[in-house]
Amino acid sequence: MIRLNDLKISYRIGNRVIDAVDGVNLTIPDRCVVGIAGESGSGKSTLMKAIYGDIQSPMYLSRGSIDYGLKGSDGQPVTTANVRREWFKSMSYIPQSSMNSLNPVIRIRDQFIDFPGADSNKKRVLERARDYIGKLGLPPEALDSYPHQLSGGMRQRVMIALATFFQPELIIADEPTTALDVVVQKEILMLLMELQEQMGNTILVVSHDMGVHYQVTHKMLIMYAGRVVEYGDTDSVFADPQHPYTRMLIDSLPTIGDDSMRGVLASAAGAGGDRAYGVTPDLIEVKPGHFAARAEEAGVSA
Ligand SMILES: Nc1ncnc2c1ncn2[C@@H]1O[C@H](COP(=O)(O)OP(=O)(O)OP(=O)(O)O)[C@@H](O)[C@H]1O
Repeated sequence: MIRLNDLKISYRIGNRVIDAVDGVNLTIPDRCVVGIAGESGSGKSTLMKAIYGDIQSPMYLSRGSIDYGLKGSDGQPVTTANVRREWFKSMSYIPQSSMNSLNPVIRIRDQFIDFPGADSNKKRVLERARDYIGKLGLPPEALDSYPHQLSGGMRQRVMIALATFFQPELIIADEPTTALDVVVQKEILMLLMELQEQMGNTILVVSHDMGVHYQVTHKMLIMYAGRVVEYGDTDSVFADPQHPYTRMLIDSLPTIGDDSMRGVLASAAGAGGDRAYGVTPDLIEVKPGHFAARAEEAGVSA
């Protein structure tokens, strides 16, 4: 179980401070797929990076803490201070545009060999990698290729293979299917979910596609202007959304995989400056396990 305690993450740019994530309090159960949605710039990537422990200047932790509920490879509890030691082993991160994050001048096989925490016996790593990528729908020759020789979907499968190679307990996937065509998007997400079922781990997945969230997540977390405005079981959030921004996202639900509404949603919600809704720091439990910021407190009459 991961517990976020009053988390506030900011960026310092010269004399200016941007509070990108503020007052986040929530618990993520084990073996859970949590979908994160929200307007552009609402702090989703910042929150994901903070959970991953990738807090580097100009980003900093202004307040709060994270309890990972995990034991590291040395048997000690994982904390924000030592979380980096657990990268790839206990937790891994699939960043935005990750299929372009593969080093272009290194063959895929060497990306597995050079992987932090990999076995020092290269032959053994390669045998395991060849076997593993086969299970993930990649031909064995992919291992001998350079990234540019593979399609976008294949590169994304390689990224997923790298991120899941050590069966981490937590995987953070930040828009893992952006820039892929609709059919490949669905295949990649289904692959990730199959792996989650097999490994029994927790996945946090950021996506703008509410159809995807409805299909694959157990819990939904909705962000707006740096705050979590709603968090609960996906069925409950979709059946009875409480915050007006959540309602707008659900009402605008496009056909699964259809990206055409993304820009519309972002601008309707006031991305880029104007805020359609006020934000409150506290979530209220509207029914067991379903938390939301109240609409009237958020400055909007429901
Ligand atoms: N490196 C940075 N330096 C300064 N400000 C930043 C930096 N990265 C993000 N921010 C600011 O933090 C806020 C949250 O950004 P973040 O990238 O977390 O949002 P997001 O919800 O992931 O957006 P998107 O859906 O567009 O990826 C925004 O106001 C953004 O401008």
